[in-house]
Amino acid sequence: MSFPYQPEVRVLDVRTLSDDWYLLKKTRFALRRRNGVWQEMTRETYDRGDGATVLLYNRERRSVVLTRQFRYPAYVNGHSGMLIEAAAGLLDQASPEERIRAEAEEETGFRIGEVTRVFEAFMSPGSVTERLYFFVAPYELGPRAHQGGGNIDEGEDIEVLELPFEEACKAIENGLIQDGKTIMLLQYAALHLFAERQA
Ligand SMILES: Nc1nc2c(ncn2[C@@H]2O[C@H](COP(=O)(O)OP(=O)(O)O[C@H]3O[C@H](CO)[C@@H](O)[C@H](O)[C@@H]3O)[C@@H](O)[C@H]2O)c(=O)[nH]1
Ligand SMILES: [Mg+2]
Repeated sequence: MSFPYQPEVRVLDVRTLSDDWYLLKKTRFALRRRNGVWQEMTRETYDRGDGATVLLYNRERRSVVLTRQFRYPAYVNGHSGMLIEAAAGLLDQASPEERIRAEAEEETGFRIGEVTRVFEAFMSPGSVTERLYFFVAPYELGPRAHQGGGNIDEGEDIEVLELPFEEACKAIENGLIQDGKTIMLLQYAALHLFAERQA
């Protein structure tokens, strides 16, 4: 696909609204519209860096490993807060491959070898700058490095769930799984990792 229109942007003013744990800015800029006319607008951007996520899967067992943890932003929006998610973490300047291997082990206790990068996505491009890198990785049941759980000092208290793949897919339909990255990875797995038994 090729697109004749490419945006031209002139940043006019940047204001930091909050610079605490992450960075919230308000920017006034001019954008050259498709008809050539320049238009000024302001947008807020929430910058928490980039992230990575991985679905651990085992073809023989037809199972996946997910996590369950409290997410305050979901809680304040009417959810119990306990979200079921693929292991994930922010990059903190490391490469996505390097970071996701460490993060998966920290959160689940499973040591993973080879990871496959499957796609990348902006999860909330209207306001959040984050680019999320998606991976899948086989896991073995063998001896685990530890029981997982995440970093206690950062307030993490992560349950590790090993689920039959079909049960995880049903959990999307019945609303038990409501995390975007996790839904995307499970659907990727249905298409590419566990495709043989699907109708
Ligand atoms: N003190 C404090 N701690 C915070 C704050 N916001 C986040 N944290 C802590 O910062 C740590 C970040 O943990 P990671 O495992 O690196 O990131 P994540 O929150 O799991 O992020 C992953 O999931 C997100 C949601 O789907 C993704 O947006 C992100 O890319 C990544 O994949 C967690 O311990 C979290 O509690 C805050 O405002 N204040
Ligand atoms: Mg995490």
